[in-house]
Amino acid sequence: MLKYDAIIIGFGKAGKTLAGELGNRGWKVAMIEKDPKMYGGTCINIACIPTKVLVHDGLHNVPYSEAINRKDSVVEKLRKKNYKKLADHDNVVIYESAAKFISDKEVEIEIAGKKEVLTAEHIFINTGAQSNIPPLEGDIKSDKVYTSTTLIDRKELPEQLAIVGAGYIGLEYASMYQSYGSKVTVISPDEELIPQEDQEIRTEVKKVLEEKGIRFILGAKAEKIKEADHDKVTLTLSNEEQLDANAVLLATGRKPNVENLGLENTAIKLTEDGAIKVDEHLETTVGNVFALGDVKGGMQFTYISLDDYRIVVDYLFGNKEYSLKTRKNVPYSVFIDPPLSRVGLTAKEAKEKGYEIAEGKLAVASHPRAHVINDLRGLFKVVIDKRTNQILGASLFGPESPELINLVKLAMDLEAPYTYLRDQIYNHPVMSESFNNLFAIDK
Ligand SMILES: Cc1cc2nc3c(=O)[nH]c(=O)nc-3n(C[C@H](O)[C@H](O)[C@H](O)COP(=O)(O)OP(=O)(O)OC[C@H]3O[C@@H](n4cnc5c(N)ncnc54)[C@H](O)[C@@H]3O)c2cc1C
Ligand SMILES: NC(=O)c1ccc[n+]([C@@H]2O[C@H](COP(=O)([O-])OP(=O)(O)OC[C@H]3O[C@@H](n4cnc5c(N)ncnc54)[C@H](O)[C@@H]3O)[C@@H](O)[C@H]2O)c1
Repeated sequence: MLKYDAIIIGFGKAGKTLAGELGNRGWKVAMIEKDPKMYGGTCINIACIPTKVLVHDGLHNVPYSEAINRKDSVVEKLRKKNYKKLADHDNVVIYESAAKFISDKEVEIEIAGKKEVLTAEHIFINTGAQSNIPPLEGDIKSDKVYTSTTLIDRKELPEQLAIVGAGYIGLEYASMYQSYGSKVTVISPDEELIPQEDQEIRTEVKKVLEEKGIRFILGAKAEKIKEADHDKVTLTLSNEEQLDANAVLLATGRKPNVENLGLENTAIKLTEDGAIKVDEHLETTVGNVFALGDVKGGMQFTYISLDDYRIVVDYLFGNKEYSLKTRKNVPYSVFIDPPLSRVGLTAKEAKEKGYEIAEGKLAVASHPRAHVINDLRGLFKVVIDKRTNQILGASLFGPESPELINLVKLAMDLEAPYTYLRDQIYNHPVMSESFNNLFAIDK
């Protein structure tokens, strides 16, 4: 049995950052990653980075096959860099194997056909999530059926792409593949697109995506897939419509990676959603075993995984004050064209929580920067608390919103009154100066 100070399972954002930190503090660390193509984790290999390279190149008229090649080379570079950072660390040993718990503090791995048991007082689970496969009848195993991981490895642009699911992945891929010239149809059982977003914003998003040529079939389920000919499948929907496609993307959520992890051999418990159950410091139901990132459920973002690392470091070496309970506002962006960014509450959510609110609203077209960059699409909305003057939320659908939203998040975290963003001197002509008008709210 090999003894370490810490075992980290999964080379994701939290895991790799923690491995370096613990190693720097003199801990002997075992990092276990099952897939050599995943060194550095989901984000750099199959998710955020490759998809955003493709989003970028699609908007700059790069042909699809060239963009796929560039995406591959960016990923390769980042993967090597991530691997080297830990491989060169004197206190970190990398094992290429699937990890399986055989007891609360013992993990089995297999190297070159030989089983080995590792043990440590501290174990960190950072195994991420995987695509949900919806229960479709028929030829679900067809090579024309893809997940977000496999579609971006396809070298040839699908002429017709059908996307099942209209969440973050569904919309980002719809916008991205449409920009390369695919004819895209998005199918969702929900009657409305992105129902969690502000009503006016989601109407605007749908309008802009439809104007780009994306077709939405809402309120219908994809039920059956059938191979049609050598390069096509036919999807049958619950409304009896039939749809031909060269490729079908299943984008119906991602579930925590707990399969084959041997959790049944431990006292680690799962939530009802199948995620690893943790307390506010991310400790599981076994002392000194922690779960970080997508595998512990909740919001699935790289920066949440990084922030989980901060919580654990504060718990181990700090004053234990930073936790899921003290985490502040979390912004997010959906990288459609133009992007949608959000932080905090919508007006509806704020009213439901009992706030007396006022709203600010601005069409992107009314702002000089929009004319400079020749992109007038979109709508910005903000919600404030009438009583305290604090900002409760922002929904920014328009160019440059992924950068702008962090300004609003900062003001919210600092509990600044909305007038702070309204009366700020901004440089010109930039998008953030739109806050002079967006926050000019009539109370
Ligand atoms: C298409 C797509 C686009 C996305 N875009 C964005 C974006 O733009 N911005 C953003 O913030 N987030 C984005 N996300 C979400 C983001 O990628 C994830 O939230 C994040 O990568 C999760 O990181 P993690 O630390 O939980 O673990 P991961 O990075 O998922 O790492 C888990 C690792 O554990 C390994 N592993 C699993 N089981 C075992 C085992 N038993 N033994 C050993 N190793 C194991 C896996 O191989 C993997 O390398 C996107 C996701 C997808 C799918
Ligand atoms: N820009 C970003 O930060 C970014 C980009 C992509 C993904 N992500 C992360 O990845 C996660 C997963 O993304 P996602 O889009 O797969 O999940 P999601 O939860 O955002 O959306 C899933 C969609 O699939 C639909 N759905 C569920 N079951 C279905 C079925 N059987 N048939 C048809 N539709 C069905 C749901 O109604 C929902 O609209 C997100 O939660 C997000 O955190 C982030």
